[in-house]
Amino acid sequence: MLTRDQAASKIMVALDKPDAKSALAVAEQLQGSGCWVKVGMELFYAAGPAVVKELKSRGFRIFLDLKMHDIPNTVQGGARSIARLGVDLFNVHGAGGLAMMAAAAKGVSQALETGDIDKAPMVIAVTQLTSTSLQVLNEEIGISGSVEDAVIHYARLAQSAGLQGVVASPLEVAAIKKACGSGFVTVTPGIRPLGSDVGDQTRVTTPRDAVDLGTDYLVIGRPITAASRPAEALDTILKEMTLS
Ligand SMILES: O=c1ccn([C@@H]2O[C@H](COP(=O)(O)O)[C@@H](O)[C@H]2O)c(=O)[nH]1
Repeated sequence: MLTRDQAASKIMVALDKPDAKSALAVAEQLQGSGCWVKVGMELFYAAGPAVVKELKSRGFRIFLDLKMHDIPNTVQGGARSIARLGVDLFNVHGAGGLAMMAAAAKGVSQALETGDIDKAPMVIAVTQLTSTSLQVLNEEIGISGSVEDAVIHYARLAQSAGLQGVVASPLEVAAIKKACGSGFVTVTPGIRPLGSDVGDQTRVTTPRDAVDLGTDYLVIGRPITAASRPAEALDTILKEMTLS
């Protein structure tokens, strides 16, 4: 059973907001809870490195979710720059392939070697987006077989490239751990407390089921950030995660 502190340190709240002001207003309500925050495309493209530094100065651990997907040289440079921001975790797309993922790891090593940072951020790969259904995978993306097979394929590739983990649905965590070992980190969006709107997500579980399925980190956005009282929404989720 998890303590409240252990549960909070597994939660990454997705601050998908259009500007620094509204993101920091939510962050303020989460301050001291022990949770991480996730800065994604919407916030980073609007507010840039400054909002990352501000959140860091407020004591949050940060997942920078920009899902890089480009040629290896570009990703290596991007990873070097991201590492210098002092984030704790960032990601690339597994679909970029082995050389691209290895280039991300190399960019981080370069930032360490030049002394720009003293601790390397974790680098993980997106396997299949949690909004992707079997039908979309097979008919639109053009990958045959099950979602789990596609996820495991990218997880193994990410591990071969020297990355520390993957983004996937909690539904795939057991298979990932079986394929890549228990220490290979799983970061799982697609979290929906009972009764909350699933929206554009497809492969979802409740927070409690995600914990029981063995995930390392739960990425939760709208169920917390769209609530009228985000701190209370987080509190309810933490209670569910810690119930024996
Ligand atoms: O496969 C993925 C990868 C990333 N995400 C991101 O997680 C959050 C989820 O937010 P909710 O509001 O809880 O749906 C969002 O920032 C996504 O960009 C994902 O959902 N699935």
